[in-house]
Amino acid sequence: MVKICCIGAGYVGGPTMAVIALKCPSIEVVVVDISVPRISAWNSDQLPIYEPGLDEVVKECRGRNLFFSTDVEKHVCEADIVFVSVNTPTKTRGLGAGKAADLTYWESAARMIADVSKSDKIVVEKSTVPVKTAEAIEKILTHNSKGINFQILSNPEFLAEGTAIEDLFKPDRVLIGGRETPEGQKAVKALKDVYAHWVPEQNILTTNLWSAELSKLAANAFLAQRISSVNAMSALCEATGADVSQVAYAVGKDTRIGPKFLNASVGFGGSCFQKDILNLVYICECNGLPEVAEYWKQVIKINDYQKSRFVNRVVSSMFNTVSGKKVAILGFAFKKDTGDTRETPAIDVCTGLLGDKARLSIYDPQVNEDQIQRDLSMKKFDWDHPLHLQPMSPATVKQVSCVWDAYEATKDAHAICIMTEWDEFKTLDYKKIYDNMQKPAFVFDGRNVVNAEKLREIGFIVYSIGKPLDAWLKDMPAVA
Ligand SMILES: NC(=O)C1=CN([C@@H]2O[C@H](COP(=O)(O)OP(=O)(O)OC[C@H]3O[C@@H](n4cnc5c(N)ncnc54)[C@H](O)[C@@H]3O)[C@@H](O)[C@H]2O)C=CC1
Ligand SMILES: O=C(O)[C@H]1O[C@H](OP(=O)(O)OP(=O)(O)OC[C@H]2O[C@@H](n3ccc(=O)[nH]c3=O)[C@H](O)[C@@H]2O)[C@H](O)[C@@H](O)[C@@H]1O
Repeated sequence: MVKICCIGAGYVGGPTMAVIALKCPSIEVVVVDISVPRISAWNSDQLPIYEPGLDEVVKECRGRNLFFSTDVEKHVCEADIVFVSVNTPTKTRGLGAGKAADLTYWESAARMIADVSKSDKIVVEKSTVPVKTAEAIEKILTHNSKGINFQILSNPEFLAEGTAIEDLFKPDRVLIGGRETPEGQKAVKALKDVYAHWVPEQNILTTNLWSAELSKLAANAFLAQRISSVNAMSALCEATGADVSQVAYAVGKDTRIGPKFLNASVGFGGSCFQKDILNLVYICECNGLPEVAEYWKQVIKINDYQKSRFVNRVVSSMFNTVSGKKVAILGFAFKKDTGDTRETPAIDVCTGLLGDKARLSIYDPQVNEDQIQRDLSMKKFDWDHPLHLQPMSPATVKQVSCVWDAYEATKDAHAICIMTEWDEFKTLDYKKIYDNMQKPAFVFDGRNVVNAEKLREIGFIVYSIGKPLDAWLKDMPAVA
């Protein structure tokens, strides 16, 4: 029986291994982590992450051929294939701070693999890493190998949160990069055989190591670039009276461009787009390619611009001040169907509004108050000015309350900001909400989920991203 061990029981390690276990009953899969609470949650009825369909998959194979454990060394030692799916955040200090990937967790995992291994192993990079990381990992493993043969493969993950199970069941492609030696190709085949249990062969791509590593960074950069492109257009739409949904639809009809991933929004969030682009920028700079670095940096700059443009729109529409006014924040997660708040645009928008002394009432169906308070009191890292860390004052955090109901959040509010496209926000009783709000009542829809015309009929003043402005907003001062 082939034994797989995955180091890192997070958003990627957990769902990915659960699906491998489900699709490959003949393989034993153990997911290990140093975090005791995380592993306890994976072994309980309350999984540590919210992901549609995940509960069912875990229930079907946990205890059969899927196990979660904190006994990292034992399971690594016993495995034939070791996936490494630890976090690779942006460095916050030292060389490359604010851009480069922090490989501390990866390096410590690699050293531990070298220490505890007693038999040959295939080590799979599942985390997103800088191109050429496999070379560094190879050095760590071979210098400490005691004669054991390690083959390193790059097998980046392309799942998106909220649709992880669907994406894993039917991936557009599985990418495996390996050394072009007979041993390297044998390892590639072994991993290919695992995925071949459910992924059609033509969807399993094999490349050299560096292409696989770089393709992951490239894919995220291209995806984020689409969002920044449509968001840049949304600003021009507001200025000219064009409608960004119509423009995106017309543009996306070109089969060379395609219709997906063209929804204008308050900005992209999530743990990876910004981190991976910063990483790409750093790699370009290190390789003497400042123009290429600058090109990709713009994707993040437009994203930052979109978030501050949104805050400015809210404040300027409400007589240029939100001081002391209650603003309801609907949605805090970085997208629907996840409880993940990493790099969510809601943090920047809330921080901006708090800076203007607003009182916030926040509701998200999957994010609890502790998480929101933690996110809002976190120091924000300014990647252009790494020394400018701006801590939130405890007084500011007191201006925030978190509630478990959209109606409660909006009661007596002057304005509503929709930050996440949760389905339930489309079908709220907006008449009831309007009746319980201060007047004039504003809706700032950062995800274009509400029917603006219907809300205007009720009496709301509505701002939708990239849509023709209603008369009220046109009369307000221009937004920077
Ligand atoms: N979140 C996502 O949707 C996607 C993430 N990725 C990449 O996958 C990697 C993992 O991301 P997430 O799962 O979101 O991170 P995460 O933070 O949810 O999980 C990482 C886990 O690794 C554990 N860990 C760290 N060092 C360890 C060690 N030495 N031994 C054992 N456990 C250790 C941590 O305790 C944590 O539970 C990152 O490189 C990310 O860029 C790739 C595709 C999608
Ligand atoms: O490497 C990763 O971590 C993953 O990053 C993204 O997945 P994820 O961040 O989970 O979610 P997305 O659906 O890509 O959304 C990212 C952000 O972009 C926003 N978005 C997305 C699409 C769109 O048209 N407009 C838009 O504003 C979302 O609301 C969200 O804030 C990629 O889609 C995955 O392929 C990749 O594996």
